[in-house]
Amino acid sequence: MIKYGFIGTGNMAQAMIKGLLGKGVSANNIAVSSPRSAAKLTEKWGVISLSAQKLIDESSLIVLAFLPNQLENVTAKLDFQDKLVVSVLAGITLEQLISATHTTQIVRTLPNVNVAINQGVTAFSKTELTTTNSTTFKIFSDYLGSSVVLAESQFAIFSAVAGSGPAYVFKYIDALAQAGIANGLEAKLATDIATQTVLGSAKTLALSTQTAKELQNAVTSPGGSTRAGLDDFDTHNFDDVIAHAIKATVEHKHL
Ligand SMILES: NC(=O)C1=CN([C@@H]2O[C@H](COP(=O)(O)OP(=O)(O)OC[C@H]3O[C@@H](n4cnc5c(N)ncnc54)[C@H](O)[C@@H]3O)[C@@H](O)[C@H]2O)C=CC1
Ligand SMILES: O=C(O)[C@@H]1CCC=N1
Repeated sequence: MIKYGFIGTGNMAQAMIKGLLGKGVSANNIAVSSPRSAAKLTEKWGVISLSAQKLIDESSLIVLAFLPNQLENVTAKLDFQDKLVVSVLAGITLEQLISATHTTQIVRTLPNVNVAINQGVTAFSKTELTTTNSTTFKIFSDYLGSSVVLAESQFAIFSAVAGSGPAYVFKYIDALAQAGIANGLEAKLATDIATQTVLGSAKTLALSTQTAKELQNAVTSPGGSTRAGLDDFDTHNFDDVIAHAIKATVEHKHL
């Protein structure tokens, strides 16, 4: 049986572990290593807590899930034995990963938090993997949602749209709910309505043959209230606000 090992047990690692457990991967086949929080995950999910080196020795796929600026520090004393290494470290290239781990079997990925419910979209770029490692990675990424092969030069924009994207969607939902509250809706009801509206709209778009722009028109009755709202978005340069935030995200230097 394949064992998945996570070095680093923060938000991203926990989202991935939740996704694996949700697909029926046994907690006995998930190992975690972290100076502080690994023991808590053993308590919470029954996953196995190991030292980083023992985790590498015993795992078939090792996920690097600590912060990008910890790469050198965490890997310095570890022997990866040419095991399959999957990095989620934003901004860290395959070349940097090879140099830090001294392995040839590496996949650079950029997932998002929706992997926790097996609805993630993950970009990946890899070195030439053995057939066994290719299969192992495919099984792993399929558990987490959909995935796309991406040139490393496009990881920064992917990270902004898909990796940070959930935060921006949560921000929009919160703003929609707050506007509802400001206009008299009870707080929980406002949040529930805003959440279901975004969920339903995303599903409608995903299942539709129409574009997002065309679907906007379908909501906008002639002479109706939606036109007033959309015009106000335009007056306040809503699209520019989004484009500006994505640019700031892309231009952020992780190290
Ligand atoms: N949070 C997200 O939605 C996404 C995060 N990522 C990447 O995931 C990685 C982790 O980010 P988050 O989970 O958000 O941060 P976080 O702050 O929640 O987790 C960082 C974790 O690093 C671990 N750590 C710290 N020192 C360590 C050491 N010496 N040895 C082993 N582990 C150590 C700890 O377990 C800590 O919980 C980052 O590289 C980030 O770029 C990538 C895509 C999305
Ligand atoms: O905030 C970050 O740096 C990471 C990368 C994409 C989402 N979270």
